[in-house]
Amino acid sequence: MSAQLPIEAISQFSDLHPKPGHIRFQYGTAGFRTLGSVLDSVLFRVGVLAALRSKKLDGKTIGVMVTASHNPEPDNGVKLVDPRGEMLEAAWETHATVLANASTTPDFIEALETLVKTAKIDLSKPARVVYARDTRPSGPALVAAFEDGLKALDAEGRNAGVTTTPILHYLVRSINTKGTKHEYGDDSEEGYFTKLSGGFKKLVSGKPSLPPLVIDCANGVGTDAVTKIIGYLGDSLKLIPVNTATTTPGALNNACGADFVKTSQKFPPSVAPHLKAGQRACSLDGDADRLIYYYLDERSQFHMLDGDKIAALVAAFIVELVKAAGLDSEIQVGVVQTAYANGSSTKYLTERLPVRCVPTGVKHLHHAAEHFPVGVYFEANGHGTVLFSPETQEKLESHEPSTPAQSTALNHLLSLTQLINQTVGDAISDMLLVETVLAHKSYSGIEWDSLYVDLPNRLVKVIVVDRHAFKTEDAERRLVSPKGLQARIDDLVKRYDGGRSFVRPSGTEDVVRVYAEAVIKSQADDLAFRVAGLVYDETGGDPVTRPKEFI
Ligand SMILES: CC(=O)N[C@H]1[C@@H](OP(=O)(O)O)O[C@H](CO)[C@@H](O)[C@@H]1O
Ligand SMILES: [Mg+2]
Repeated sequence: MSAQLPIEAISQFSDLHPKPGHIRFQYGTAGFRTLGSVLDSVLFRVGVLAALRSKKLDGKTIGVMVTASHNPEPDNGVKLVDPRGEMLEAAWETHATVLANASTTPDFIEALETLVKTAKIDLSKPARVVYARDTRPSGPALVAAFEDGLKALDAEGRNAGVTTTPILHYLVRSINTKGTKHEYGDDSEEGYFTKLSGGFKKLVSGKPSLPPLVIDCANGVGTDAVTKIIGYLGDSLKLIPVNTATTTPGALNNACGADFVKTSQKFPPSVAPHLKAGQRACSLDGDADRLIYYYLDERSQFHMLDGDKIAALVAAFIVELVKAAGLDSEIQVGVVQTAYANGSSTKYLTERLPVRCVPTGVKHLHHAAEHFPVGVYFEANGHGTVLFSPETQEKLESHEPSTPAQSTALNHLLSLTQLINQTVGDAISDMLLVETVLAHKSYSGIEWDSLYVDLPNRLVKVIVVDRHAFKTEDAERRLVSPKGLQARIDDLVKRYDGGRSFVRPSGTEDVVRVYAEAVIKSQADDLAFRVAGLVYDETGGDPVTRPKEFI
């Protein structure tokens, strides 16, 4: 390892991007995420880190996405994508946090030297990075700071411009598999749209077309992708985009988008003019990796079809296709959920196929799903995808069907592997997947919704003195500390028909989350506020500031 860090270039650039003294940055579940106005130094340092990560992996291309997803417009963030299009390896999350928190340029350089030594990075290797941003106003300046990081290490950068998080993941995997037998797709936006829409068109060919779908773009970067895919879909699916104001200040995720629908359990007011009885609609989040569906029934009642409902719809469909293709003894379909999955969805799925529960956060779901020949994973909030293992992919490609019906099912499965963005949850790909199943089953929102009936539930945030005092086990479903608290929760839960409740510290906010469900809505609320009150009182909450709704 002869090459050295270009200390002088790094110092000069680093001095242009000083760290704000008072802030401690943390690379969390969603990368670095906070107010866009304080992220300049972080972006510069992430540029340097991405270059080093690429060198460590022999010059493979690393991805960097500048986004704060469903957060309010003034926020921004950044996350790294590993060569197969997956989230950054956990050990490097720690390196990222260390580098972001070095107080001065000399401290930063010292931290870099330590990293190069401990991670055994060969600095003579090339560095390649592809990057993109969403539509936030703070994006361009942050990208410029990031580019200074690439320049400091003389890394090769490819600017993918303003695009969705899933497209960036797609590009990373396509670039790194180019020319190999596992080539993921052409490494361009056009390649992405052609691949997805091509799979979709084959799947719905000959099926009666569905009524148009209203699609809420959250006034974010999904707008651009939706506009483009409309051109590729032709007559195969009619989309009605709403909330497409990407340049209106303050509009991003404001009273719209997937997170708004999921957390407030109502449709965005801006969608109302398009929603007549029976009309189905969906909402993307600000970087287009989450998707929530909904519809109005004939009495104009709102019904939400969340990530759990998507998982149930899609998993059952794939199981049927695998069976119809004559592959059910060889290819097992499994589902991965978190504790936030509605109890009714877990029951519905467990009666039909293997289901695993893992801790919150897409990377846990993704890794668990990789253990199934076909792994379906969705968070209740609408973030998820389907993974086909390399062995499954090969089986599908080499299987000799014995009947025309088997051949049709096999072709459908192969088209699904095209339509589904397997690198990460992708709202546009997931939307096409849902539409495929609805078309095959001739389902409207009503039939889909009736697969199972959601248990009423309630999510409550509790501000506590120290959320790090909360430790969990059993995929976050039980508390091991503070001592004795779980037994008290168990006692409360026993009193409610169909009661379930769990408590865990958030990984993205300084709060503890309480989830509760029960057979009746008022009981779910009651249980949630009782558990919240218990958590607050037992962990030193100030009686003066105790929220009024806690029981
Ligand atoms: C209850 C809930 O929705 N939690 C979200 C939220 O995590 P918390 O650790 O609960 O703050 O943000 C994560 C990242 O976006 C997402 O993966 C997760 O599902
Ligand atoms: Mg998102």
